[in-house]
Amino acid sequence: MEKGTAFLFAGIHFDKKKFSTDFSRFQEKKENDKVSEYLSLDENIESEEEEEEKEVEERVRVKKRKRKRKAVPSETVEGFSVFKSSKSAAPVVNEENEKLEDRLSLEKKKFHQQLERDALFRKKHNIHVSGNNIPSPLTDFVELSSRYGCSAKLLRNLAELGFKEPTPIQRQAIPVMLSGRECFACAPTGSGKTLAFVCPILMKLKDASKDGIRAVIVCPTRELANQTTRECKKFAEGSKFRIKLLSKQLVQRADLSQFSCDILISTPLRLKLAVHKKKMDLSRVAYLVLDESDKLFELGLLKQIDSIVKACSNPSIVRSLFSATLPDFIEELARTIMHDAVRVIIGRKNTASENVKQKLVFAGSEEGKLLALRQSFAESLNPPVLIFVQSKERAKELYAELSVDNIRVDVIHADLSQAQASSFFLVLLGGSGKMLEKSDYMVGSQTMRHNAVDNFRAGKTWVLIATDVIARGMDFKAVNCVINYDFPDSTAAYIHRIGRSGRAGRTGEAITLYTEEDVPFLRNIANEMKSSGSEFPSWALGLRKKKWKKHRPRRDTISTIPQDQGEESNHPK
Ligand SMILES: Nc1ncnc2c1ncn2[C@@H]1O[C@H](COP(=O)(O)OP(=O)(O)OP(=O)(O)O)[C@@H](O)[C@H]1O
Repeated sequence: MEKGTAFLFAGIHFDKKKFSTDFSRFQEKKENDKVSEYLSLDENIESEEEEEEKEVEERVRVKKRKRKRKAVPSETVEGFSVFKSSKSAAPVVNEENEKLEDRLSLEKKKFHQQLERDALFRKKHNIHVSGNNIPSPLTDFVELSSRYGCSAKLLRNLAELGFKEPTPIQRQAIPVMLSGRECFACAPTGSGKTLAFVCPILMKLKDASKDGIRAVIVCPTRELANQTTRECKKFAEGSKFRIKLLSKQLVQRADLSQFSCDILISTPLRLKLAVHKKKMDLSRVAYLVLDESDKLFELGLLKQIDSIVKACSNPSIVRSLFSATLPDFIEELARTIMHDAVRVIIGRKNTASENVKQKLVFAGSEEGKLLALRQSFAESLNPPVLIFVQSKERAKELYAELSVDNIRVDVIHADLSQAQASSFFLVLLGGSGKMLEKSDYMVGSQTMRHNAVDNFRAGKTWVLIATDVIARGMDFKAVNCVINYDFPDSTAAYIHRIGRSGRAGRTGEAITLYTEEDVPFLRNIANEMKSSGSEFPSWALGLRKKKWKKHRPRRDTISTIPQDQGEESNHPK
């Protein structure tokens, strides 16, 4: 063991029973055919193992020789032949015992070496873990098959999606969940948490079955539930798994007591309704994931989550919590429902993505904000751009302003109805002189709130104005810039909003406009900027510490359009 890392393992004793999972991995390696591929990747480990085998054999040979030498005089002493028979049996027993001892000490040595390799590997990938008996992180996706018997289909799907290497959260959370352990995970925005929980579920479920509802993923918003369903289906492509979104239509069925599927994805409210009003049976759920768990544990959703957790009554259920932000009090709350969970943190807990270059801009007033936005769009508009405001009313106001600027802009907020979303988009495109065919944005006969999301994804919309309804989890590829037109109401909201950019290793930009009333909260944002490596205004760190409780001040109207004209405009009511 190298001197520099020896301290990591001080006081560790090998407990074969306790570490049976890891122990069996060493045993399995020789038996498993698939392993050859993995082992060939790691020649060093192989040659070490061969050497160790030789070492044991050599030790046994030396001990044998020593025993022989000792045994010779006793045989030559006359009159002691009476002990000969009992003494002649002893070396065999001793030899067996010594062999066993040597094997155990070799396994202990191997185990410590593996621990050392894991620690170095975790350090390299910024993976921090706590908990008992934590499985080794994945070195690559091939290990999913060599260590855990992953199907070739799933590996092929990952390769086809262009996933070459697991991300740090995938490296650690996947083995944790595959070992049947509960997982409490915090990793930056855009770092691949979805696959980190979907992959082990697909692998554990093995094949499709009609045996009730087998896994449940809860997401805080409909948009995110939609997206997660789509991602799950991509990962499971070519399999017979039944992956279902608990849609409005589904929940309207009279009775859901016989409903079954392999993975069910839902928002908390719908799932609670399905359980309590439509008798949906969650008693056979073997895997429960709470995505964006800190949001789900907020007061508004906590009751619903509580009743879902209770309805998932299978005693051997494995629960997992994932988010980019996990405040300490959520951890404490989570501990009350989890048993023997492994905590996996990537980088520093509750920090913004390092891939996003962050800026703070003083805009003076509401007019100043609009002016700054228009000016920046006039100088260079590098779509896709996502703009966050603090309320749906302000989203409508800003939309009305920008839609006359010949920019392809759209809006999304919690109470935008389906019909409004479509007619709104038509008017908008008419305004910009680039009318699209209705079929371009209609999804079959359904026009959904997520049209705005789909159009933004497809590049039909350049600028999307949004409330925090899409601040969490939504994966828009290559958003170049996030603009916090209204200052976020919490540090977590800031981290999630700006995390819509700089995803999957790409870089992005985030601009936060602020006015006098936001100044007391600047310190927290400057801190975030500092810890995620962006340039930050050092004076802001000197501001007084202020407890941040939902900062949503009354702001002057955005609208510069006279009231009567505004009423004529077609923005959603
Ligand atoms: N191993 C991988 N290699 C390459 N791309 C990946 C890999 N895993 C995930 N991705 C891609 O990274 C992007 C972000 O993944 P995902 O949405 O799961 O992030 P997240 O951590 O859940 O983010 P958020 O905290 O915002 O919810 C997605 O586009 C996904 O397809």
